[in-house]
Amino acid sequence: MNTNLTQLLAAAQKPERRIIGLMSGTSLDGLDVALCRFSGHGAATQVTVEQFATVPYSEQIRHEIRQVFARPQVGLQHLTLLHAWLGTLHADIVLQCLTQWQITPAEVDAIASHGQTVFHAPQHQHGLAGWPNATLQLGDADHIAVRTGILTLSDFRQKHVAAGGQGAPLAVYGDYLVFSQSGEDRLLLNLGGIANFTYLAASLDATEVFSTDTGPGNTLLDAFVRELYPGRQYDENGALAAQGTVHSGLLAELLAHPFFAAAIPKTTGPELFNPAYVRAAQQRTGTEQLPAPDLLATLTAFSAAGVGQAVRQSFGSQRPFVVYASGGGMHNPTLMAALERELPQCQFSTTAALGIAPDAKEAVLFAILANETLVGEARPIGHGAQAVPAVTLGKISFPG
Ligand SMILES: Nc1ncnc2c1ncn2[C@@H]1O[C@H](COP(=O)(O)OP(=O)(O)OP(=O)(O)O)[C@@H](O)[C@H]1O
Ligand SMILES: CC(=O)N[C@H]1[C@@H]2OC[C@@H](O2)[C@@H](O)[C@@H]1O[C@H](C)C(=O)O
Repeated sequence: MNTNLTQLLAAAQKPERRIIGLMSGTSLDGLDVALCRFSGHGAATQVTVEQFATVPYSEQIRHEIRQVFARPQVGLQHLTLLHAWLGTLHADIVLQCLTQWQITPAEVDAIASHGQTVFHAPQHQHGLAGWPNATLQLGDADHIAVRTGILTLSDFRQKHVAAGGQGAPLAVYGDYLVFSQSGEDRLLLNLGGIANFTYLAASLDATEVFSTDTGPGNTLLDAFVRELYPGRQYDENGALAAQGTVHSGLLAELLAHPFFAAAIPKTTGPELFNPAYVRAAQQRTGTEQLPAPDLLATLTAFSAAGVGQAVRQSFGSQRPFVVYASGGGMHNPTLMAALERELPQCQFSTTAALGIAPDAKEAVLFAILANETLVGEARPIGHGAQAVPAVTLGKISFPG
């Protein structure tokens, strides 16, 4: 047998394994690296985050990604080069983290690499008749496997699409396994560039579980902060938006897009929610001259309102949940206060209360998906239109 397969079997049969989860999200702030230790699989999954780091992207890295990020037309050469370049970059970041953590590659069983989403194209968003759901993540995993010497699983979204999904959100698979708790109706709310939540039923009934994007999280805020306050990357602690006043007319216009009324689950990205989307709404409402803090206050309210709308659409306005937040937006108190106003029936916490650092959660998620692909099995989650494909996810790249 090929020694790669022998090693794969050995990794799958170990009682415990170490998997590094890698996530580079839509905010382009950096690569999240989570070194996780697993035992078990499925509902018996036990995961401990041994180490976590966000390795920030330099301005040059951000610049190179932005040449293609969420753009319908790009240079094909640049796209091709990025695929290899990001694979190498991510491998080097892993090696750098391992050195810092004093762990050798041989002590790691697998890497689970999400890659960099550069274009997300669910059918409802591209609207092209006869064309499928599609999504594209860059950072080729053969480069990661060869450079680190570690078995690498990657490209988790393609099989979701192949099996009938939109390629996102994938959080549902990991959230269900790790965060379900009998007796507590939970929402796992991730406030990344795009916001999404997973519903976990108090009954532990897998058929009730689903996950959906809700609209922008930080992506529009970040884009306008960069534009209006050169040198800044985001609205630190929500301080700028806190000085402004929400413009209700613009907010209503921003919320008028059919995405917000579309059936759940749904997915979106900066291909739709980008500065041009906001400018068009400003033109329609005659708010082009809105002072910067008011615009940021309105965009903060917009992100919160998207979450509120999706929760009400799913459950009405009365049902109390414990909301466990994660993602960079949870560090924005203005956004969190707006969310609490949107969901007054809910109690707010973070995934830290569940043993997973909120900034690490998405990277851990991909490690969980890899663990399932190595040792778990496909299982049905959700029902009817909310069912997610019953598949295990990710492609396998061997180091040799
Ligand atoms: N102290 C803070 N105050 C306000 N916002 C913050 C703070 N810290 C982080 N953020 C926000 O969080 C963002 C990064 O979030 P995160 O890393 O969860 O995004 P991501 O993983 O790229 O997104 P996605 O989940 O959509 O892929 C920053 O760009 C910023 O908008
Ligand atoms: C296509 C893509 O990369 N989508 C991301 C993005 O970031 C948040 C939201 O949009 C979510 O749908 C998804 O990531 C998480 C990890 C998910 O799939 O659950």
